[in-house]
Amino acid sequence: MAAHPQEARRAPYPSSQNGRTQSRGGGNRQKSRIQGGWAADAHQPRGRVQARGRGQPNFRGRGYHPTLQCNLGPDPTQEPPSDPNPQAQEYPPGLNPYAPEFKSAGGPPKQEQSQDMPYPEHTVTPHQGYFGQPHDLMHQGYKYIPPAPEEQVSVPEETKPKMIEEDGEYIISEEPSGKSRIVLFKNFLSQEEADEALCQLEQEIKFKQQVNKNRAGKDYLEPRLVRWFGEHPYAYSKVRMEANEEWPPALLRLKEKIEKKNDLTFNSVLANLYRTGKDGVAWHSDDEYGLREQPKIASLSLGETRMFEMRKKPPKGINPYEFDYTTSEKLTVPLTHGALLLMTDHTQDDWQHQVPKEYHDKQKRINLTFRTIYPDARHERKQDRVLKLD
Ligand SMILES: O=C(O)CCC(=O)C(=O)O
Ligand SMILES: [Fe+2]
Repeated sequence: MAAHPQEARRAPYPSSQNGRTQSRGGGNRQKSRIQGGWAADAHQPRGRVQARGRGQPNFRGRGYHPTLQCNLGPDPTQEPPSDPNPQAQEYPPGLNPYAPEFKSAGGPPKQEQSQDMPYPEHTVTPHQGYFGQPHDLMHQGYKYIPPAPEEQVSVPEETKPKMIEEDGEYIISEEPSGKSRIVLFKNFLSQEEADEALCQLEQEIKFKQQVNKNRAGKDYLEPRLVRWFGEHPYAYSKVRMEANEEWPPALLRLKEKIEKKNDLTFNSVLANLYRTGKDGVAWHSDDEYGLREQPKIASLSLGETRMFEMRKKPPKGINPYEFDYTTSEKLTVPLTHGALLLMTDHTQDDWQHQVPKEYHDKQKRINLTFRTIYPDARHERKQDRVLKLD
């Protein structure tokens, strides 16, 4: 797993944008096409993609425990409640108590004082009709003149994620590298199979918490536990995990089931344990050297439903560290108990993904990302190389 740009990653990008400005709010943003269902018919109900705000409380996923409810509660990312004093916007600008003509007419009508009035000495607060008017100017008797509409700064709108909740194959983009494709099988495992796999893996996998380094070189404990299984070592960011071929039987059975169903082969898996909603994984692409070009990655989820978020990378030549991702295309795939998500073609080249931490209580979740990894000479230690020469 290559780290989020703010951690560390291979970076073929120049350190500055060489005077180029990044595309914002439409412009020449790259296009994606999302196809629903297995058939070429994009109108099939399967594979429907809808634009929807993140963390909408009407999402229902399959839980791994009969009593588990996905109660997301109020969303702190939503708009704050509307202005408790809507009158403030409607205060007639002509009634500026600091304007000379208003003062000479005897000032504003007397109002009753109450605890809710933060400025008892004034019957009109600066907020009421004078927002944006500097105090000193108001005291000199200037009138408030609202800015002309064309002078208002236009802020690019944050792109809302599209939800992918239905089984199917989705071409999520067709450039710049080529097609990026994901395939979702929500009920890859039956409820019983998924329950059994979760219990077995919890007991059989010795998860560990890794120490990673941030971009400033400071150590931090990763907010999740991991374990690597594979014939080659695996390294991402500042973490190196040794080859480990002691696959628990349950893990091997799952690997074989995924391989058979999709006509694929894998030689490794990264197992992640998210203990609570406070665990997650930051933005990254699975694009390590050892995975080679256009890797096929099969991600099986067990336990609590978590949001798998994807965002389009900046166009080539733009520094990802300086890019404003608020206008990137975004997808959210709720990964439920027993769901399998395949990522193929150029998905790792053109997209990043994350599992964000959540504000709401979340039960444990195990995620298995099956991959094929090739020996990566850059990750071999000196003594490994010496041993191989013998
Ligand atoms: O937990 C997940 O769904 C994603 C894990 C992941 O991105 C990774 O292991 O590289
Ligand atoms: Fe990943």
